[in-house]
Amino acid sequence: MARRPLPRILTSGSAQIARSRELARTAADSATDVLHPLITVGRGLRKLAAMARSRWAATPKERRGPSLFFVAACVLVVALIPYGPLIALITVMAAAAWAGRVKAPVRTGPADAEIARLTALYEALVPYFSAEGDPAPLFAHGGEWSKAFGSYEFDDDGRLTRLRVSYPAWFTDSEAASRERIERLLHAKSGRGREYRFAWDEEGNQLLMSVLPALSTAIAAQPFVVSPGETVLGFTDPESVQRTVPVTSPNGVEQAPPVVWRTGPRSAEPHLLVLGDPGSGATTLLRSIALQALRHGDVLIVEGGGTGEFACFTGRPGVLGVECGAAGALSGLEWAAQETERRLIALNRARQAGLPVPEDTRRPLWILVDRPGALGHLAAADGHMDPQELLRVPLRHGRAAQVTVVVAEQLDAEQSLTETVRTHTRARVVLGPVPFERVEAVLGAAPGTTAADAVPPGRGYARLGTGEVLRIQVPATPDPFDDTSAEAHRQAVLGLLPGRPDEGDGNEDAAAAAEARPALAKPPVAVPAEG
Ligand SMILES: Nc1ncnc2c1ncn2[C@@H]1O[C@H](COP(=O)(O)OP(=O)(O)OP(=O)(O)O)[C@@H](O)[C@H]1O
Repeated sequence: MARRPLPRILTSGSAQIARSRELARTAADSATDVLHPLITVGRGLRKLAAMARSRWAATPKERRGPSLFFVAACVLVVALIPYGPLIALITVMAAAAWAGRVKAPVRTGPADAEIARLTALYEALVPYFSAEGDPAPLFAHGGEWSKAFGSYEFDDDGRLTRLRVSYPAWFTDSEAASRERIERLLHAKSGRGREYRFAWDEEGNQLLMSVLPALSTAIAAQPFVVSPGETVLGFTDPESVQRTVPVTSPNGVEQAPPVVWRTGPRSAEPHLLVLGDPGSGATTLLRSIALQALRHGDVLIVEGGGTGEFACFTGRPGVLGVECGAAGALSGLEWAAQETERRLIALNRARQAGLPVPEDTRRPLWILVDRPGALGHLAAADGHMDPQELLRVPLRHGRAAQVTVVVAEQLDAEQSLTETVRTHTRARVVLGPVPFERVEAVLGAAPGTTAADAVPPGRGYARLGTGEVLRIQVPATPDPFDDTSAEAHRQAVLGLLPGRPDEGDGNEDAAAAAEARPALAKPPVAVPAEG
């Protein structure tokens, strides 16, 4: 049934009332705006008066007389000095305005949405952290989350970034499976798509979950401030390493925490293996290492991919060769093996004669081999030995002779690496979105963080010997002839390359060293693989 309209007199009357109300509200708002300073001063005067009253009440009786006398003297002085009353009036008004201002309420404790998140997280943890018969349960359905969560932080989107959880002492925190269950739950409930670190304090029965910010991709190749014998592999989290180095990035000069790899006779992990998915940045890391190595040593580059990604190094002082084919690689690596032996013999003779280390064994020699698997395949097709066999001497004995080997290979060709390469490369880097089981298999330990959903090129994990697994971002070091890379990064690489002798600014010593490598007429023939 249709509703009957109200009588005209009633509808027009209510409209009039609403209009009058609106007018009254506007007038009140305007009056409040105009009178706001007076209201503030009035409120302040009331507060000052209340303060004076309470002070007067708190003053002991015997001190009231002198106090009154002091105040009266002040009033008299003010009344007598020129403009005294006016200054006193302005001062009192200013003090009243200050005392009467409305202070913005300071929020303490979490907001409602944050409380809801913490409560949900607490409830989700109850099945894992509660047990029947526990006389004082820390976790119980409908219980107090504030007792279990010692501290917490949220980001601007209201997502948890840090949470400290206290858990019962009976929880089996030393068992990987128990920990993993809790970590998986917290990861899921706190928001996927971010990397988390879980730090278990087994003595204190506390778990600290923190969200890791993405590692900076803004750092490009540049002369890093490190000692000779140190190479920056990339940059990591500030809390994971003890030191920082100044770096220049688009944000200016900043301190960044480097992953520093030490090589040479005292290094515990003198050779490096880099594994990664295709396009993950393994070649870029080798290029970055080559640029740093050229500051103090000579470099021999063997490129199995055959894509010419090291062409910019050809003919540079200190670069002993950039070999792309199987024949060139075999001859270059055979020379490197012989050079390692020559250095070892010279070192041995010097030691026996009680002489210092000979000058011609001191300059570091770097052997960088990118994708030896592909090269081995080509060499086998031509009936030659696997070039990796020639790495045996530098890998086994290179440390004492200042010879460092770096091998980079794609993960799916990992099986093509010889046992010698696997055994003697104790510094490891894995790049790309690699499943954690593979990362653990390569590094010998799992990262203490959760996996990232998407990783930029050059992002991965590094482990030096038996050290901690570190997140790493390799500095952008593109092939300067690759037009698809950022111009600034390409120029940075060109700026770091030593000038060619024919360009007039070459380093004569290094050029002489390059000429010292005799080219082998014929590549060596196949020998039985290492058993
Ligand atoms: N650290 C980095 N910062 C910025 N860009 C990078 C980084 N590492 C690699 N890239 C870019 O990613 C692309 C692939 O890099 P790179 O050739 O080094 O990978 P790769 O693992 O050697 O792959 P492939 O074996 O297929 O050649 C290049 O365009 C390179 O410029």
